[in-house]
Amino acid sequence: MVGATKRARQEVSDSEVEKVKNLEDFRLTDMPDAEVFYVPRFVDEAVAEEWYLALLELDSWYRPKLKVYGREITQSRKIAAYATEPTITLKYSGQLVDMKYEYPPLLRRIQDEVEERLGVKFNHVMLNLYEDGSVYIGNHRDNLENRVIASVSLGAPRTFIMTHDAPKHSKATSSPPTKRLRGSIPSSSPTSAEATTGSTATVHKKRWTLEPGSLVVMQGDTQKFWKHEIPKEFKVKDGRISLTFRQLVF
Ligand SMILES: O=C(O)CCC(=O)C(=O)O
Ligand SMILES: [Fe+2]
Repeated sequence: MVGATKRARQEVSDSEVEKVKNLEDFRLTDMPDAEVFYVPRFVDEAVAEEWYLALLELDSWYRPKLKVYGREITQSRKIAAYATEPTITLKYSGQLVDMKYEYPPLLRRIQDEVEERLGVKFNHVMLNLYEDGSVYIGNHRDNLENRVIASVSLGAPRTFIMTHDAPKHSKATSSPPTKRLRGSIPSSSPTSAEATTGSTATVHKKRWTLEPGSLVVMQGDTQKFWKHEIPKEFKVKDGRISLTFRQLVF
């Protein structure tokens, strides 16, 4: 029906979303003003490979057109987008996303598994395809409507960088960005905090490898205070797919 679409709200409070509560063991505790969790082996490598190859075959992949300084350019990263209700629409860089409403069976199964294991429901998934290391996503924060994002990585390992970058005038609700944290993460941790010096450090940049089969959850105020990116890595010759499950609130 024409006009029967709804747009996700940009400002969403914590009480309006279902947060992930069962990943405390995987929390990256040295990131102030963030609730970020990293599960290196959310699914095993063979399953990740099987999902990767199957999702490559989706017919919904496309390269969105973006307006940059008034010029239209085509993004190198392909995306595919699905929503659970036909009324959900979304803009991405100012352009309406080509949203599909019929989940392919495998994608529905993956979402069911993610929902079951995290104990929350999602109504949208955006897939990203990085065909090789020349394809990247620049430093950005997701819209503030994204209070819970769960992303599953498949295919080639890629570096993920998160940078503390609070918008001006915003106040941290939990710990202030200047808080000094004692110690750092254990050396066995797969992640590294770049600003770590001596026994205390202000962690403002975190860099780690997203392994195939891994899961990242960013929730709460993370988008308000941190940006994230997947930089170019020309040595990476293989492709990677990320599935970013989101809760859109209307
Ligand atoms: O590919 C990823 O893991 C990150 C994707 C991302 O940041 C996004 O879709 O907003
Ligand atoms: Fe993002």
